[in-house]
Amino acid sequence: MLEKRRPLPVKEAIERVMKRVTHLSNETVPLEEAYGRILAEPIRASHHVPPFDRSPYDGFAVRSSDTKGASGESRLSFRVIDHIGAGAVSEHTVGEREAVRIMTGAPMPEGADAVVMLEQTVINKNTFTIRKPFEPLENVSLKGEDAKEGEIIVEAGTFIHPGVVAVLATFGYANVTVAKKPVVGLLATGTELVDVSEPLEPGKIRNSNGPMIAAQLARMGIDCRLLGSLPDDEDACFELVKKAVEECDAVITTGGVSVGDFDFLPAVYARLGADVLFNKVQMRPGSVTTVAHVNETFLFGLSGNPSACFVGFELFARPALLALMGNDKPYLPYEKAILDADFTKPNPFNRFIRAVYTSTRSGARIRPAGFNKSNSVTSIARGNAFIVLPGGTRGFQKGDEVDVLIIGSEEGVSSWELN
Ligand SMILES: Nc1nc2c(c(=O)[nH]1)N[C@H]1C(S)=C(S)[C@@H](COP(=O)(O)OP(=O)(O)OC[C@H]3O[C@@H](n4cnc5c(N)ncnc54)[C@H](O)[C@@H]3O)O[C@H]1N2
Ligand code: MOO
Ligand SMILES: [Mg+2]
Repeated sequence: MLEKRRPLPVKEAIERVMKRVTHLSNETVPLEEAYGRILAEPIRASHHVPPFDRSPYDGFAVRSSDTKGASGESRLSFRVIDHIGAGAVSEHTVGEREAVRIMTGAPMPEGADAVVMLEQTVINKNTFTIRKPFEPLENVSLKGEDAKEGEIIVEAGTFIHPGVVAVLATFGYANVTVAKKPVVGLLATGTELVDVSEPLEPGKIRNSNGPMIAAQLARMGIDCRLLGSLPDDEDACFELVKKAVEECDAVITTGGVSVGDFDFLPAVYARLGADVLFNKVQMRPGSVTTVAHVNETFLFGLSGNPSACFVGFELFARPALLALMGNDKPYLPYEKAILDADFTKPNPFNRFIRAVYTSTRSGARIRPAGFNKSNSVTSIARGNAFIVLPGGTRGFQKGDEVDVLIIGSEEGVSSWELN
């Protein structure tokens, strides 16, 4: 008699996984390698930004008090006593009706408290005139207006995107403390599998899940150890997974998690003494997704069906692997969109339908990306999002507003508020 699997609600299944996450240790990398990593320590401003009062324009630094009364009828004249570009510091103090010709980014000279843009002047040799008065600090970029020394600019746990790289460089972080990347082993199981370069034979198919998962990992900045593919052989699977568990923070397998006579992953988990967090989820596709945990290592048993495999990775492996690195936004970002197709047949399970998300002038729309079955590979290629249809007794009609998960973004969100 087959063991009856108890399908867990998706939310609970994700929670079970996330509860097992412990942070990996940190390492230091040169700034050039920091993009895509997770910041392990907050970035604190090591100085004010800007570090000095500076000119935001190419023009002339003057004393605002000297500009009082300037008008079109009564232009006021200034004498240029120095000329500086960004990087230079004037040694002059600006006196009455004097000016320093100054370029964008150069520090304000002593005495001056306003900048006249080049376009606001009429220049004549070493002098220029203006036709309007300037307020104190007009056109001055103030020391510390962007960041104050000591302020935390970016919190630990943040994905290092190009803007974060800019801040790291600003504050002199030539080396950056980041979370170590998880070591992830990847194994495809299935006697039917042949490699991408091999010809098809009767009963065989090419292993698409392996390369797909490797690419899903690469998109998250995580490399994987390719453990190749194995036939449906319990002992061979057990030996390989056992070895991988010792070396990896997570082992991802595809296939062999259902109830078939050649689905050996459940037996492998049992022989490993792994704690199976769940082996059935209230979702389609990917209902047989299994997650287990042994000796601090995650075992993600993804379904062999390509769409189910893809969804299982994005819903469970992705947030867990990001959270292992301390990423504070491990969940796929989500949106609302108007459905462009009918799903009238109610389904007791939540559905994650591979879909095409487009934003239009009248709002976001979403349509299925094609053949909508667990075993579809083409809809994964055509889609950029999931339509999330909550399970229950109702169907969904064209025109309904639905939740959408966006796939492939650099940054996620810290939690979901989905229906
Ligand atoms: N009696 C039942 N049968 C099935 C159930 C069930 O509950 N009762 N669940 C179905 C569901 S849902 C899914 S999903 C699949 C899951 O199967 P497995 O995870 O055990 O995967 P396999 O049996 O190994 O393969 C399924 C399918 O996927 C193809 N496959 C496998 N690996 C790859 C790969 N690397 N690249 C491309 N395609 C792959 C494989 O050839 C099979 O066609 O079980 C249902 N059955
Ligand atoms: O696990 Mo299956 O993917 O529900 O289709
Ligand atoms: Mg199977």
